[in-house]
Amino acid sequence: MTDFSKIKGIAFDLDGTLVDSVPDLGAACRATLLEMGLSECSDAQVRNWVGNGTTMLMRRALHNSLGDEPSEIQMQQAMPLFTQHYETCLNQYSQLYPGVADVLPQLHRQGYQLAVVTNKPYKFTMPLLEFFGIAPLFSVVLGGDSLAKMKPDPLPLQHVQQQWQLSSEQLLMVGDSRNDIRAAKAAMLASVGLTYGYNYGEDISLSGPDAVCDHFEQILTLLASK
Ligand SMILES: O=C(O)COP(=O)(O)O
Ligand SMILES: [Mg+2]
Repeated sequence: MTDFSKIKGIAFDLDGTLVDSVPDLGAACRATLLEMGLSECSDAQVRNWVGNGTTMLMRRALHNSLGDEPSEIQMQQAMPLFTQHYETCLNQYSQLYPGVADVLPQLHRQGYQLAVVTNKPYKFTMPLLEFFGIAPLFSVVLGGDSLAKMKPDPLPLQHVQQQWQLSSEQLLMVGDSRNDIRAAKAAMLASVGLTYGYNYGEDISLSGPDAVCDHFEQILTLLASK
């Protein structure tokens, strides 16, 4: 079993890890497709399209409706519409996953440094964290557009590591997607894979995280097992 006793900082993914955001992402996708006169999509489909940021999400939604790659003009038409719709419904139906509201403050009290490393654009990330009252717990928040590269590139995790002056043994990545686990491996960090989120319909254990959790609260047990 991986030894988590050296961990001093934890980077959390957002969508599918802290927040179940598909109901609002789905609504924004559907409103965009409707305005473009295209056929709609279901939340079940959107679950499998989340993971590489909202531009890729919209690209996948357009591809599904068009039956082909969207043109750049269609993408340029879609993105401002998506932004407008998602800004309106951002926290309408989205919810923190069970345990998140209790566990994050506990980890903070225990002295862990906490970060959010998401592929969601920063402009949607901060309002969500603020809405759920968890923003003050994080000393670093990186959106998918905060740096030159997003997960699965290791850059955002390396940035967090540098900010906190931690060795690779001291930083842990917690996420629901193969992008999180790949980013962690590329940055030589340990990772925890959560099974309840979004991962292209794929079992997260196939990505080889150091531990797999079905519930957010299990992170406390993992960190306490020395
Ligand atoms: O916006 C996305 O596609 C995914 O966001 P995440 O990295 O927080 O899961
Ligand atoms: Mg995720």
